[in-house]
Amino acid sequence: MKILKDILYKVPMEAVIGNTGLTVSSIHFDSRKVEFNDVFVAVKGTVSDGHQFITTAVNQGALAVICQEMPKQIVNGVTYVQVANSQRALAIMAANYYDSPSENLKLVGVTGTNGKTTVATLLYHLFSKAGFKVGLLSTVNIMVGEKTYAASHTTPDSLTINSYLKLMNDEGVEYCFMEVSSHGIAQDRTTGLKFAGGIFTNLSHDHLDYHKTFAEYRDVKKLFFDQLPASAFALINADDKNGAVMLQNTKAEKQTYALKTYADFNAKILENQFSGLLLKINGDEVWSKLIGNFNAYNILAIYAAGSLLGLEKLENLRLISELNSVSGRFQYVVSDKKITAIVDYAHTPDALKNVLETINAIRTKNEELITVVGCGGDRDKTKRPKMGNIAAALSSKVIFTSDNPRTEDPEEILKDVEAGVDALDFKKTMTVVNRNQAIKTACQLANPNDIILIAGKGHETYQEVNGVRSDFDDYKIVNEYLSQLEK
Ligand SMILES: CC(=O)N[C@H]1[C@@H](OP(=O)(O)OP(=O)(O)OC[C@H]2O[C@@H](n3ccc(=O)[nH]c3=O)[C@H](O)[C@@H]2O)O[C@H](CO)[C@@H](O)[C@@H]1O[C@H](C)C(=O)N[C@@H](C)C(=O)N[C@H](CCC(=O)O)C(=O)O
Ligand SMILES: Nc1ncnc2c1ncn2[C@@H]1O[C@H](COP(=O)(O)OP(=O)(O)OP(=O)(O)O)[C@@H](O)[C@H]1O
Ligand SMILES: N[C@H](CCC[C@H](N)C(=O)O)C(=O)O
Ligand SMILES: [Mg+2]
Repeated sequence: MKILKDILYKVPMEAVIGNTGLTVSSIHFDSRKVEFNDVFVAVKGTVSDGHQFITTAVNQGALAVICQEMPKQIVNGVTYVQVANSQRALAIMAANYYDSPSENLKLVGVTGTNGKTTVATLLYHLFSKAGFKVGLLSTVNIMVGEKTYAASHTTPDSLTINSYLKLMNDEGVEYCFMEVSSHGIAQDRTTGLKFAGGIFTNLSHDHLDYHKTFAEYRDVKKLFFDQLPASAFALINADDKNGAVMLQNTKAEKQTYALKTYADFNAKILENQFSGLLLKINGDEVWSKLIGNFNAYNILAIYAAGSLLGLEKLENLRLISELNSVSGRFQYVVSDKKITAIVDYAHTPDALKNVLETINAIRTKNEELITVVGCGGDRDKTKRPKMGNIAAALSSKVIFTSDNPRTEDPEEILKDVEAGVDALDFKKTMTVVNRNQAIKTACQLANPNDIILIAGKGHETYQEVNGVRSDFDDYKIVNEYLSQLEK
């Protein structure tokens, strides 16, 4: 129970009808969840407009309504507050409602096209190993100390974020690492949070269905750094051509990391093998169990963040060498017949290119690389031909297959993917719509020492078709086929 006026602290209000001194129970932005004495926040969404559900919310017992346009019908006893931006108001209200939990721990946000889950999760493990109680908000899961909760989004809505941060406060969590997606920034899910630091991994093609242009996508990411306070650090990858853009207007302390250019934190790859990476970071050598050039960036980013957050240098390096790869990110198994299967969450052109180049750099010429890949439905269509092109160009054989078709026709998605394949590479490709069958085919085609890459779904344990999620786990399935076929 809270007083409405207190929940509205710092929310710029344009008009008020009724009394803000009343006591309310919970805040909701979905009318279907509203109960007696709640506050309903009407948000204009991408599919529908929450303002259409104000009457329903009031009928269900809402005591207060926050909206961008006052409804025509005003109900006696209900308080209506008009704001310029309901989503922003919701985020500020969420922080107020949960007593500003981000201020009671050190919150670090990780943004960029690829590597957010990897960097945030590695930081969670690094600080846990260093003896701290740590929180994590990621695509894969939410962690409050040792307790695991299911994640529905990469960056959840502001009410969910603040409720978990509050739980972290209650459990004595000192550091929280969270992924900050472009959708999250654009929809004000992170507004009102106090960050101690922001990390930029990289920027490449993704989500152009939602942001329309690359410049808009970039500027949304930049907004996160623009909003950091002066007390925070803004740590960016200086090798990425958009890294400097992120720092243009930030008040935070500017920090850089890079492998190719001069930066505050520098690394060099000394060895890059299937067993891991040997890196020289600011003059010191460290072995990591993580594989591939792109992981050198991720490791350097966590080393830099660890150092900026006060970890002592040698302890930082020692703990980094103990870290394991993140679930569904270059997760591999070697079968009895020496076939290697790698499951990786690469679902953008850049991630797919990186992971294929990493495998090609490590494998010898007579080993084949068989790639199983597709693209999700109801998401950016322009990445499909690019991913088709990259997969075919950088593999010995490719099996195009369904990812999460969602509400789209899987065969149509696959046509978009195939359309990007160069004529000369076409003979290397085939299409098997059913993902389970595609993985089986890859296992049947593989000879000893060959490598199978299954890309796109990583840690996911379901496949979504027409709104229904059925059990599906790439890693489990490939393990089963490899052991069956080798009997
Ligand atoms: C495109 C997108 O981001 N959509 C998010 C958005 O929903 P929306 O704008 O479509 O909402 P809507 O259906 O139009 O409804 C508008 C409002 O009316 C309300 N409503 C609706 C129906 C009703 O009966 N009553 C009612 O009150 C809704 O609760 C909502 O407040 O706001 C919702 C609440 O926060 C999110 O759950 C939803 O995420 C959807 C499920 C989604 O798939 N999002 C993906 C694209 C996403 O956010 N991905 C990023 C990761 C990207 C990356 O990896 O880089 C993420 O951070 O997870
Ligand atoms: N620093 C990096 N640069 C480029 N590619 C990377 C990097 N780190 C990881 N990848 C690739 O991108 C894939 C996704 O990595 P990760 O899950 O860490 O990214 P993400 O940013 O969290 O993705 P999402 O947008 O789905 O949340 C990995 O499986 C790997 O193929
Ligand atoms: N966070 C990403 C995940 C994509 C994963 C891929 N398996 C798919 O379903 O498209 C997105 O929402 O675009
Ligand atoms: Mg992620």
